[in-house]
Amino acid sequence: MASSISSLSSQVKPSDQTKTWALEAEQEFRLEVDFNAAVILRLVSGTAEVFGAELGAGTSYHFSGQKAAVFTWHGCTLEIQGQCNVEYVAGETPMASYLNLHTVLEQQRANVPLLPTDSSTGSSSATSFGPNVMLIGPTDAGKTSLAKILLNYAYRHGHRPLFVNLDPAEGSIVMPGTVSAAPIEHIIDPEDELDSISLDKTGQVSTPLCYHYGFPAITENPKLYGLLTAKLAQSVQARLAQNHMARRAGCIIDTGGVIDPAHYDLLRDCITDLKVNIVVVLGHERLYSDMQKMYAQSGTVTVVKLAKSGGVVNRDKDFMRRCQLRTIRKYFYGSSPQAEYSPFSTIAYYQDLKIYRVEDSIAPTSALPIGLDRKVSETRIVPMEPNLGLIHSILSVSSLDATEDESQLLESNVAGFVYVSALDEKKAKKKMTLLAPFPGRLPRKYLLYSMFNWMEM
Ligand SMILES: Nc1ncnc2c1ncn2[C@@H]1O[C@H](COP(=O)(O)OP(=O)(O)OP(=O)(O)O)[C@@H](O)[C@H]1O
Repeated sequence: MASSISSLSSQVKPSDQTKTWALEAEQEFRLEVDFNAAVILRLVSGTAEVFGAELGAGTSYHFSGQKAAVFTWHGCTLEIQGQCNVEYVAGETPMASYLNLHTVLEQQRANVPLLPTDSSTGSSSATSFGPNVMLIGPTDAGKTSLAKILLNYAYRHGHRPLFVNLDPAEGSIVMPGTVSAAPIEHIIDPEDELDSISLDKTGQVSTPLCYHYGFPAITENPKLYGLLTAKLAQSVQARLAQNHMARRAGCIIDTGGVIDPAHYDLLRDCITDLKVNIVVVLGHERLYSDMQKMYAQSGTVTVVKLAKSGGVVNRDKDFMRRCQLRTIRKYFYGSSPQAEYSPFSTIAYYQDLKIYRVEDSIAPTSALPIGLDRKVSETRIVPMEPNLGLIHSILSVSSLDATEDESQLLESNVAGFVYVSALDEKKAKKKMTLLAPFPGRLPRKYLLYSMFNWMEM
């Protein structure tokens, strides 16, 4: 097993200082903890929540490499042990407006009958669905945090909404470089990120509905991104069509900071394909105004503006990279340092694998010599010879069967991911060592290359 990917979790020492914080009603304690530091947080009295997930009295919550807020509706006392980078109490928060939004969503759910219109098939009329909410705004506007709050509040009211992640940078459900969707089957734990929703009760990963994009930014390949989000939306709609209660609970859709009007068509297509009925704009006046104009005549889409929380923190490249590495690590090792899983190692021969990558996009047509047209398609895949450069890469294992046409690769969902830990090209039969969260041979031979690799920092 590669030693470079062992656990790096930081610990709180018994000698670390403990501080007590008393919060009044509707105040929030904001904390930032470095990746190489850790704090333990305890609720001593009163009630409090972290992004909508209630804290248990006396329970120890561990935070490391996180920026978070502990909000109280009625007042509480907290105890913090360890070193925070930033810690303060804020009295001004947008939580009341976030709760109002949740109340509106609850009303929409209540308007959908508990039983499907046609109980023989389980189907119901096309208008019979709950709130499909898309959160848009610039990066670091608090979209993902609001998504967590809405999902946790819905769960606490007995609903199991679908979370749709259209932000490939974060890979918040399972892996960076993907777009994905998963139902909320448990509360998003106060100390966890959204990737915990793809973990079962024992902390082991299961792969949700997920499509391979391979890049961190939407702008890297908007055409491919549009193709994949359309495919994801189609699969989401197919699942919802079969499940009345899921349709009633609705979807919460997180997006990656699309604010450039040049990419509004991507937003518009996602809104149409995912049957979005509420667009929430966070922290961007122009985007709000443009969306309002776009949907002024729409009888189905409502655009609302909500304030960005003063607690939302800008995350630099280094912090984002570490967050991505943590998500990748969780996929292979499970969620908690206390009950850690080990990935399984498997040998695969080059001759048995087919690795593809999306064809490099080339210079825009305007930059080409006169008479030469743009020949490369951004949504075409090309075979890739395994080479030493693949080491430490994360490859998506396509669900496409070997008998199926490989042109379908990008449009097929991902069955899982493997990490390339070693390559051996000395022998006649060249081989690579792959790590996977499950034992046994690779279920499929088609692998897709992404720009993400995994080396602990
Ligand atoms: N009220 C708050 N107090 C402290 N930290 C917060 C608060 N709200 C959000 N954060 C933190 O700020 C960071 C950015 O927030 P978030 O991920 O929700 O933004 P985003 O709009 O989804 O960003 P991106 O589009 O880049 O994914 C996160 O680390 C989040 O935990």
